[in-house]
Amino acid sequence: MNRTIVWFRRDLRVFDHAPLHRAAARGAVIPVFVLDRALLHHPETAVARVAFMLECLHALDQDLRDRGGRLILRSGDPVEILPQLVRETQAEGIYAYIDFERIYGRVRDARLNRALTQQQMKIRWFEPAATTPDLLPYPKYRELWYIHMAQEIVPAPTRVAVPDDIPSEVIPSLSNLGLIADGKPIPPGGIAPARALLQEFLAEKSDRYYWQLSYPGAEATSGLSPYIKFGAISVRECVQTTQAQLNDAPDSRVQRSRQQFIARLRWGSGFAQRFRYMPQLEVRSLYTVFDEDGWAFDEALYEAWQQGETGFPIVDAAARCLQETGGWKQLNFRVRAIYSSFLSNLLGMDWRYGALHFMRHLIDGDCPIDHYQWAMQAGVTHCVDKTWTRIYNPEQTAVDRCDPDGLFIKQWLPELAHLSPAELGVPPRQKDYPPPVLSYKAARQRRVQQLERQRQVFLNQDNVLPYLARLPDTLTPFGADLYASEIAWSQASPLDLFPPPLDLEALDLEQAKALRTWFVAHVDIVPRKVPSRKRNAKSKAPVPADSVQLNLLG
Ligand SMILES: Cc1cc2nc3c(=O)[nH]c(=O)nc-3n(C[C@H](O)[C@H](O)[C@H](O)COP(=O)(O)OP(=O)(O)OC[C@H]3O[C@@H](n4cnc5c(N)ncnc54)[C@H](O)[C@@H]3O)c2cc1C
Repeated sequence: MNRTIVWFRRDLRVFDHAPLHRAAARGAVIPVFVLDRALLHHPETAVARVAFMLECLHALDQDLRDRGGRLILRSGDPVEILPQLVRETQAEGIYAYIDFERIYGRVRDARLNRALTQQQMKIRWFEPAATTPDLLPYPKYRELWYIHMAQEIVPAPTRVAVPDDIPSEVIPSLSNLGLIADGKPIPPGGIAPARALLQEFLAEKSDRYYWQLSYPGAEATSGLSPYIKFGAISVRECVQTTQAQLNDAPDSRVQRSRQQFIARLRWGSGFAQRFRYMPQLEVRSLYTVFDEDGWAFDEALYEAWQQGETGFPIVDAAARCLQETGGWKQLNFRVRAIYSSFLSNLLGMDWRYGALHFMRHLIDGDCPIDHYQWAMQAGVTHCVDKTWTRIYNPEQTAVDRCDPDGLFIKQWLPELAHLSPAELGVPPRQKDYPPPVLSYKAARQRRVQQLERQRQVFLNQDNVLPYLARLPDTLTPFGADLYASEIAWSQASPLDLFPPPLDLEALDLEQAKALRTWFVAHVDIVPRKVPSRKRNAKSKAPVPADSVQLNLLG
């Protein structure tokens, strides 16, 4: 009987999983997950995210057991473990999805390819949905995304025959891994809770999502992000379930929300594709000019920002929420944006320090989304259109448009519970709350002037290629000097990547134009007028008459 190893990575599911489906159709399967020390001890590892991943591994093991199989767990360097497993099990080869979340994984997979070739062993890489090796202009990628999302979901195999004689380690606890839990509540893992969240979202939130997704107090978003990050549910399943249930809904509010939800799922895929083209985005600003001046760094202010002691209530509430919950369900896009913009724009600190802190706490921490969002909020991904300067006002504007009843702020800053929403928009002066660490107006002006000066360099250039950051010579992850981590891999040689990045030096003008569409696409962000506020009986937060997606600027 044929034997195929299926290597699970961030695709911890049995549904819509082409490598598993194909392997099961060929014969016996060895479904393996490798606990990789370099990832467990990367500077950006969040203990809570590892805890959630362990939950997902338990759920995956159960789903395999329900089909007559089980998960085989091994610990160590996949480059050694996998060839060893091929030998030990006499498997014909390995099936796995391509992954390009971060540089480490691409270095590892290039090393694995070499090791397998040297030992005459085979690996078949599967293209995940919503990604492509080809350099497409962004509008074409959008089309491709919808094509992939419409493709039939790969059914879970009815039977997964795992040979009896293959030993497995037990799924460990955090402490077995040398990690100490930091008290964040961990969501249940696997596809069943993900499907339940999706159903709850479609049934209870889809009439208000578009209008309320910026209000953390309204809890209007799906909470699916940790599940999507680990692939416990496929994005295609989220899209098709949403379309099946909402496409014919007569309510225009539901239709608007449906479009918005699907667009956001698409954004997530788009960030991953950007990283596929340019893995340097993990460690560098898109355009070199933004790093050339150097960034400010003040340890005390960084600490104040991390601990929620800036004197700006919305920022401090975000800080404490992140540390206590890991952001799941509570720290929505808008609050993340305000919190991040404060560090990089108003305090003038390198966005990488912020991205690092987020990744060390977020349960849904996903390198391409997190790092690209950080860079975007810092204004270092756009060279042409200055409306992309996102210096969020953390004062009354933020309270009015994000937390109008002050629910979120008061939840995380009980010392301010006695203040009215209008008082939360001005840095409050009271004994048990810190004074503001900066003047918003002055800090904003400084940043606007700096960005305008930096952008002069290439304001009207059609060809952005010469200005794009290249992969640095050393691939040491940012933050390795701050936190004990396993980074020996980054000192080895050669350091090639799989899948390979775009070779920027080899692009012709047409290709350069195609790449440009990923980074300078113009989006109309002029907000529509908000005539009056209506209250939605179901929710805790007010619903504006229309959406204001990017209206905290200024
Ligand atoms: C500075 C910053 C850092 C961020 N870091 C992460 C991160 O590490 N991981 C992460 O999943 N999201 C990140 N986001 C995006 C966004 O805040 C989260 O995806 C969202 O809050 C997750 O909650 P949800 O699943 O309930 O969202 P929903 O609104 O229900 O969205 C459904 C899914 O769409 C995708 N999505 C939603 N909003 C965005 C967005 N703005 N950009 C890209 N994809 C999106 C996610 O996969 C999300 O799970 C970040 C945003 C900012 C501003």
